[in-house]
Amino acid sequence: MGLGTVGGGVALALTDHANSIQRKTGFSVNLRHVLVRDSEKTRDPAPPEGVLTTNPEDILADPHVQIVVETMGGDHPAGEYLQRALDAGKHVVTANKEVMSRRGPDLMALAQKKQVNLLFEASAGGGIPIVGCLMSQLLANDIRSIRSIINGTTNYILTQMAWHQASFADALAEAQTRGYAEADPTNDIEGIDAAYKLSVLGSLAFHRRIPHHAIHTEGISQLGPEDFRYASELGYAIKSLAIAVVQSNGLVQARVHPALVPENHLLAKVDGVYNAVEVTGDLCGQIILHGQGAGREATTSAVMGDILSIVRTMGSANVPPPLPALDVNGDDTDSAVCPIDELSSAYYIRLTCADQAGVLAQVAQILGDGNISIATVIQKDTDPGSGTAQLVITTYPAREADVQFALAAVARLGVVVGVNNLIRIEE
Ligand SMILES: NC(=O)C1=CN([C@@H]2O[C@H](COP(=O)(O)OP(=O)(O)OC[C@H]3O[C@@H](n4cnc5c(N)ncnc54)[C@H](OP(=O)(O)O)[C@@H]3O)[C@@H](O)[C@H]2O)C=CC1
Ligand SMILES: N[C@@H](CC=O)C(=O)O
Repeated sequence: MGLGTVGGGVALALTDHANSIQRKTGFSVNLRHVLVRDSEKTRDPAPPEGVLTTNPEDILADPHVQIVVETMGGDHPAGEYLQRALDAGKHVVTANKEVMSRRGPDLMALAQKKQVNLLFEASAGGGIPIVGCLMSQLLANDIRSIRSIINGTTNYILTQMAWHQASFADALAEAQTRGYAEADPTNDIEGIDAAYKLSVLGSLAFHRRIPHHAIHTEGISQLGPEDFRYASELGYAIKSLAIAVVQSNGLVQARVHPALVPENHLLAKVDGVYNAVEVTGDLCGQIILHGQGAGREATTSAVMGDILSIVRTMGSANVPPPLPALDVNGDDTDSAVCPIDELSSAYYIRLTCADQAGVLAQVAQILGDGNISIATVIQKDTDPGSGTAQLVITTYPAREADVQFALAAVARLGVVVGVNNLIRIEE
C-alpha cells in the first residue's frame, strides 16, 4: 500500500534483490498488488506490469496476499486498512509512525489474537534498527532514558542553516526534493513527526504508553540565523531533540524541541539526514545508534528487514511469530508523563531591545527575583538598520515554570521589543 518514496524503494528492492531474498530466506516474495491514489501517474521507476490498483479490496480481500506492507502514511485510511489486514490473518509491515503511535497497542493486540506479525522498524529512525533493538536485544534492560535526533527533515534543515547559512524555506524545499519530508511537512517542522516516533520508542523502552499528545512538542520554525551565530559563539550546535527520561518519581519526562547541544557532544555531530538514538539502560549502559533517518534506500532497508524476518518464519509451524514487546496492557493515561513546567534545565534566551542602556540590569533583576541565575551574556550594539539591539543570555539550570513566568515579565518591559527565543540547553 503506497508507492512513493518508501513504497517505491520497497517495490524496487523486491525485484532487484529477488535472488538474494530467495537465498537468504528459502522463499521468493512476489509483489502482487500495489495500492496508489492515482494509477495514471508517471512513476520512476515504472512499477511492474499489472500490479497497480486504486481499490484496497484487491489487497485486503485477496486470500493469496500473506503480507501487507503499508507505506501510505497518515492515520486514516491507513489505520483502518491495517486493522482489516490483521483481522484477515495477514502479516503487516508498516513505516507509519502516526498509526503506530495512535493505534499501536490495539493493532498489536489484534496481531496477537490473530497470531500474525505486526512489524514497524521503519516507523522510527529510518534505517537505524532501533525498534528491533528495543524489542529484542535490549529487552533485558531497565531503560532509563532515550535522547535522540529522530527527524531527518529537521536535522537536514538545521544543518543547512548552520553550515551554509541557508534560509529555512530553501532548506525545507531541498529536504522535500530528496524525499525526506512528510507529504505535509508541518509534521516534520513542528516536531509532531518526532513526537509520534518518541511515543513509539518510549512505549517500547519503558513498557508503558507514552501518548504522543502528552509529549511536549516544539518545532524549529522560530529559529533565526542569529540563533545559529550566537549558539556557535557560545560553543553549541542547535539540534531538534526528542527526549524521554524516567525520573526518580517514576514519571516519564517526554519532550521534543530545539536544544543547544555542546559542540563536542556526539549528538551535535549528527548532521544532514542522519539520526541518532542514545539509549541508557541499567545493563547496557549508554548505547548510540547512528544512521540515515529518512530517504528511500535507508527506509527501504528497514521495511525489507521486517518483510524478510516474517518470510523466514513462514512454513515453520514450530516458530512462533516474533511479536513485539510493546506492553498492550500498559498505562494509557497522560499521568505517566510529567508536565514540562517541572523540567529543570539551563536556557538560552534571545531578546530584541529598543535600546541597550539599562536593559541588562532590568532583565537580570527579573530573572534574579525568579531564582534564575545568569551564566553568560552576549550584548550586541544597536543595529542602525533596525534600530534595535540584541541581548542573549544563558542561564544556569532553573525550573521551566519559573523561567516562563520571568520571561512574561521581561516581555512587558518597555525597552524589550520581543522575546525572540527561549531554547533549552542539553549538556
Ligand atoms: N520518506 C521517508 O524518508 C520516510 C517515510 N516514512 C513513512 O513512510 C510512509 C510513506 O512515506 P513516503 O513514502 O515518504 O510518502 P509518499 O507521499 O512519498 O508516498 C505515499 C504513497 O501512498 C499512496 N497513498 C497515499 N494515500 C493513499 C490513499 N488514501 N489511498 C491509496 N494510496 C495512497 C500515494 O499514492 P500516489 O502515488 O498515487 O499519490 C503514494 O504512492 C509515511 O508513513 C512516512 O511517515 C518512514 C520513514 C522514512
Ligand atoms: N519525514 C520523516 C521521514 C522519516 O521518518 C523525517 O524527516 O524523519
